[in-house]
Amino acid sequence: MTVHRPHAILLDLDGTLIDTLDEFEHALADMLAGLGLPGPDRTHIAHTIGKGSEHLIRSVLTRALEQDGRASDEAAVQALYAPAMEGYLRAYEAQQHQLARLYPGVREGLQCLHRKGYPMAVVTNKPTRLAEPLLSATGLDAYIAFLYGGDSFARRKPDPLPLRKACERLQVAPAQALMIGDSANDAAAARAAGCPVVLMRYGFNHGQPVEQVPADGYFDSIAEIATQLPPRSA
Ligand SMILES: O=C(O)COP(=O)(O)O
Ligand SMILES: [Mg+2]
Repeated sequence: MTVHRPHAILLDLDGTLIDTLDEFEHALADMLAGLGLPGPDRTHIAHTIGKGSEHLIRSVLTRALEQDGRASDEAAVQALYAPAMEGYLRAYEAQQHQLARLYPGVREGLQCLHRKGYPMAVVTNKPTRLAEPLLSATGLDAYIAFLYGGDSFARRKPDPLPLRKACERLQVAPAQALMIGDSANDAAAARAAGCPVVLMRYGFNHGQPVEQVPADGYFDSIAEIATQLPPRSA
């Protein structure tokens, strides 16, 4: 790996640690049914995950209104936005994460990094109220010092602010942290923060091949990254 000896690790959530496509699909289907709109498209969801819930809800509403032959301009979407977001959050929370699946190598990888002494934080665009219970339900919270969600600060990824805040709290300079993500959004945030970044090949990346995104490395498993890193030096 081209990234040597980080002092801390920042982790993306959806598409990096956890395959949440099923739970996104289920919650969105529930939300759309509640509004009397046609169901979501799985591929469209997979390509839209990663930019936060506001973006996802607006994009899914636009598509559903179009499919229903209704006006789908900004005003039409805005008129449904508040009840849609409320229905979505309620449906997402009600699932209690039974549909969430860890990607292979995630648990072992985080265990290994933890054993090697790396402090770790999750920096996701998912709302904190959905992200924190997801981390606990999967047991990954045991390895994570804290989580910042898409609503933790005034700006979210691709803005560097959440990564900078996480580095501050971990007491490392951004250049000494390693961001592990799955998307161009993660890479852009990391680059702007001055933080090395590696990307997982199995994630969502807005539907694009991840190796087209400039990064310091591409991996198939977090366990593989963990094996390659030496024990954290003081
Ligand atoms: O868009 C989301 O809700 C999740 O995005 P993440 O990839 O930053 O976890
Ligand atoms: Mg992601």
